[in-house]
Amino acid sequence: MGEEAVEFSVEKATTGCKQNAVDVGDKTYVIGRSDDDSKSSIIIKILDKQTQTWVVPTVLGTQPTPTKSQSAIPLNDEKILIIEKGVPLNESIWFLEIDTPFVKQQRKIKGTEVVSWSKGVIGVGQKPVVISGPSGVGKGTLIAKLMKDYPSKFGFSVSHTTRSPREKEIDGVHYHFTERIKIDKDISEGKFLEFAHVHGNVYGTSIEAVESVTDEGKRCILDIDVQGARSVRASSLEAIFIFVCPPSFEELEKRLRARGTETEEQIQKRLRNARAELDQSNSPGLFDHLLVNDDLETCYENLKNLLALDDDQEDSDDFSAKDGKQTTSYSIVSKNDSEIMLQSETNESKSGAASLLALDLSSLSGGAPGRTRGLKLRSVNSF
Ligand SMILES: Nc1ncnc2c1ncn2[C@@H]1O[C@H](COP(=O)(O)OP(=O)(O)OP(=O)(O)O)[C@@H](O)[C@H]1O
Ligand SMILES: Nc1nc2c(ncn2[C@@H]2O[C@H](COP(=O)(O)O)[C@@H](O)[C@H]2O)c(=O)[nH]1
Repeated sequence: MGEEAVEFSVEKATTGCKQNAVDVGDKTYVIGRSDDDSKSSIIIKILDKQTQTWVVPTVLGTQPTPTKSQSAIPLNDEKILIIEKGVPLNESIWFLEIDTPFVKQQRKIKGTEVVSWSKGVIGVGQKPVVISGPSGVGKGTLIAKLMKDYPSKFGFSVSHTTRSPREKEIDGVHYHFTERIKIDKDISEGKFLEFAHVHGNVYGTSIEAVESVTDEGKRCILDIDVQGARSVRASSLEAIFIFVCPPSFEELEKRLRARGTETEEQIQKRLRNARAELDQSNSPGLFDHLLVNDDLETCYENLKNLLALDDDQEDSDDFSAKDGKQTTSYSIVSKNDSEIMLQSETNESKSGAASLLALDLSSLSGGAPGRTRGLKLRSVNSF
């Protein structure tokens, strides 16, 4: 696979720094802090037990903040569960994906061994929202309203594009403006969740763009074309897909012209592409909701209703948000098919935290390149 064989023995692996060695199939995954304490990073090394060779994989995703120690257990052939100690419970549950479909795909792209972090979210969490529709229909206008009204709730996934900035567009805010050679390299290195050639330029959503929003605890909004929506549908990012339609093709053309940002040639190209996009809005299984943007305020109200409907499914978990904020240290003590028992290492009466917790993994969803949702926790009475 092209990795360097690392000179690294099991003895070396288990001394010198706090780490866990987890066996999955023919491999041992060693997860620990860097030996160099000044560099706060988590190191991962993989031992192929048959060939006795070590590999340092490419590690994708945002890693947990390294803590003094962790507890780790394989869930199946695809994932290792890691509980970081000494941090709030809702910051402590992580998955190291070692052979999920996303990891397999990235391994193929990169030609190296790959693992990926995915943070665990207690409860269903909020699915990202993909908004598609033809150029000029008003996607950006609707998203801007949402971000202005709910700045702490929604975060915009800032795409990369090779097109030139418009007059009022700011690099890093509206787009990351980039060069073709750079985006091609980043795509080949697996840094993108999706990308597409749109109206003669390359546009793409980096994994980092989505993760930086979710890491702020906000709901991620993606403004992408129909090809991008298709790619996200096929990825492990579970999202809500909304297609915004114009009231008529004439009105779409009017808006595009009135915006005054494109040349006549570009307008013609965007209108041609709009017909194709409108044709695909009814593709089976692609979009969850269609919104007509006739009167802007009405459409915005409908969008808010759609998102609020989805919110109703949130936080049905009996484990309260307050419990999740408790800082404590849990160790994994046992595992069965669907539950993992976690034992508190701190004094229950002092910390107020439950001494024994059952972590239910039966309804997990999502995963790298996003978060792993659907974790359920319940306190278990100890005798
Ligand atoms: N409901 C509406 N009625 C009238 N004009 C609208 C409406 N919604 C948006 N507009 C206007 O239409 C133009 C295009 O809107 P906007 O830039 O938000 O489209 P978009 O879908 O984001 O386009 P693109 O895909 O090219 O980024 C803007 O000038 C905007 O002010
Ligand atoms: N597949 C993707 N499409 C994207 C992305 N970011 C924006 N877009 C779409 O491009 C067109 C044109 O946008 P404009 O800003 O040049 O007018 C529009 O339909 C956007 O939805 C992306 O990351 N991926």
